[in-house]
Amino acid sequence: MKIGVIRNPVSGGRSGRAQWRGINIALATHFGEREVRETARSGDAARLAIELVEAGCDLIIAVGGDGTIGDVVDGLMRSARPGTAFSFIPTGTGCDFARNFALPRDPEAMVRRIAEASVRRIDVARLTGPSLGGQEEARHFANIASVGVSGRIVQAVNGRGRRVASGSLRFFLCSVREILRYRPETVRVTVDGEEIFKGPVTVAAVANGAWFGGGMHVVPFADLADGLLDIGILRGASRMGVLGILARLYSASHVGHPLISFHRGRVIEIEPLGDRPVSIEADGEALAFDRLRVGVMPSALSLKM
Ligand SMILES: Nc1ncnc2c1ncn2[C@@H]1O[C@H](COP(=O)(O)OP(=O)(O)OP(=O)(O)O)[C@@H](O)[C@H]1O
Repeated sequence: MKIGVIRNPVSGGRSGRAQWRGINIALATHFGEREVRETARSGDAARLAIELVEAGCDLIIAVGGDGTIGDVVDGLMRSARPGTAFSFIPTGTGCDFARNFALPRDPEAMVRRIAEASVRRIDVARLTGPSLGGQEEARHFANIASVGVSGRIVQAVNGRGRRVASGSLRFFLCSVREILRYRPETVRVTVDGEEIFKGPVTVAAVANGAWFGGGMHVVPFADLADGLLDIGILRGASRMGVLGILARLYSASHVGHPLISFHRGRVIEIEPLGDRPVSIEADGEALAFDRLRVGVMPSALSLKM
């Protein structure tokens, strides 16, 4: 089996770097020869995935955070062999996609698990639409894409000050700050062509996986392999109201809150109705789309995990 490894050397900061030594040793033990490529900037991981598939790799292992995992999945879906097996080793700040799996923390146990796992199929989400530049574009993601204050939070988390706080604490502090600054955006949400909501939203999250924001169990019913997407909508609320809900997201105790609803379907569209552009993120990376139109690709990813 020919193995390709795509590593983001900056994911997870100092702790991510510290983990790499152990991961690399474990990869050598369990897989022997492998091709390791490192990303240098945004978009690299998708390009490297396409190149490694072209080079004949049968398994691509992403080592990085949610952004890197999403990028590699995007590259695989665009590649000549989208059915190429995929694994990941989470070393990121948020590691939200990894929360959908009960993964060992120890690098040796993690790599052994990948080596011994059989391949199973999970869904991939595909975002399409005009980018802010106006041209039609597509981007695949593995976990969650969202509109609203979460888009601003992602920009803040990925911005300066990573040393001041990291991991879930950083997500939490950025969330509080951005919620205090946020004015809800007016949108229309349709699920499989049917309008299910129109009005101001604080966050609308289209989910393949169930966690985002460094441990927020935001769409807890989402299932990676059900052939469907879930959406959680938090309507426009007062800043204090949103802060109260924020604390409940970690334990999923926001379910049943009168301002929150959940829906499920195959194609979900969130269209801005106001004159301000909406902030969009997917897998923890800000995206320059002017609306969110997401379709599910059932069983598209061959996950070895
Ligand atoms: N060599 C590099 N130097 C600087 N930035 C990079 C490099 N390679 C990739 N990037 C950037 O890293 C970001 C992705 O980081 P990634 O998601 O893997 O880690 P993270 O942000 O620490 O974790 P998480 O998304 O789980 O919170 C992308 O925005 C990408 O542009």
